[in-house]
Amino acid sequence: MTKIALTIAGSDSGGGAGVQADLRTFAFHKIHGTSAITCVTAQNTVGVTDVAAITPKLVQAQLAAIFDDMSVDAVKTGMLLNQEIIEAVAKFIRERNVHPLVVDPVMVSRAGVQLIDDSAVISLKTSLLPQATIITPNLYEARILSNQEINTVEEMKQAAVTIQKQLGVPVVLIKGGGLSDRYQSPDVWFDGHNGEILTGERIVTKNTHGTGCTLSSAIAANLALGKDLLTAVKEAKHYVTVALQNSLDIGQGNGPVGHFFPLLL
Ligand SMILES: Nc1ncnc2c1ncn2[C@@H]1O[C@H](COP(=O)(O)OP(=O)(O)O)[C@@H](O)[C@H]1O
Ligand SMILES: Cc1ncc(COP(=O)(O)O)c(N)n1
Repeated sequence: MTKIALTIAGSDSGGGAGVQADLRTFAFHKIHGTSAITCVTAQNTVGVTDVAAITPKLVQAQLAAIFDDMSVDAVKTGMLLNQEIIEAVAKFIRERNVHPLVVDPVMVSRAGVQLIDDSAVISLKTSLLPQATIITPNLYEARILSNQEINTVEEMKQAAVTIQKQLGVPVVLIKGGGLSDRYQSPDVWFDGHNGEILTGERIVTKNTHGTGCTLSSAIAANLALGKDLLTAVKEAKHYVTVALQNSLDIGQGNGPVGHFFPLLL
């Protein structure tokens, strides 16, 4: 039977991250991708030059149109931009008991660009993150969520425990793309009992745009396919590594990860 996944995220005009990366990742996994767009960014490989929010009413209407008609197997959230959109999304998720839910708490991009309003961080913490099956902060976001400095794997482990306990999220996965390790790009998993370091070879490339979006949508795709959470995460990490090996040297800044490689699934 056809599996269906949903991304609730922003549009990236350059096509490397956001909804564009998510739908491409779903397609690669042979899953029908649906989308509720939260904002439109004017963006390329160099940066974001403008952004406009979709009204919370229209975000909610997109979600209702999808859920009133289809049976959605897994959902991911990405860039939610502001407090009003986060509250609308969180309310819908609560009322419709939406799960499994992968929350990529997009606040700061890999390049250090702030992607949501300051006031939105509080809503994210209190309304949305506690409803997640798993959250996938990068190093910047994990610093904001844990109030801790994070520069090493040991500090990633401590922060994952802090975030898991304080926010009541079942599983925290802190992504290590931003570490200064030359050979490895480890992600740290903590589920309240067990901690695991998911190792992965570091791919030497400047073309890393869309890694976080691709990881969270590949996790959602694997969950839609019925895989258990840890397997879904490990396979998603492998997918991102291969996508980085096939990244595209386009544009003048950080090009996007590539999705054009032979089917391994
Ligand atoms: N150069 C790299 N080589 C291998 N894996 C990487 C590299 N950069 C990022 N990753 C992986 O990509 C995923 C996304 O991480 P990260 O880039 O830190 O997130 P974000 O895009 O949200 O800032 C993680 O699994 C991380 O380990
Ligand atoms: C619309 C949008 N959503 C998310 C990101 C983060 O991208 P990355 O996966 O590189 O952290 C982005 N740059 N733009």
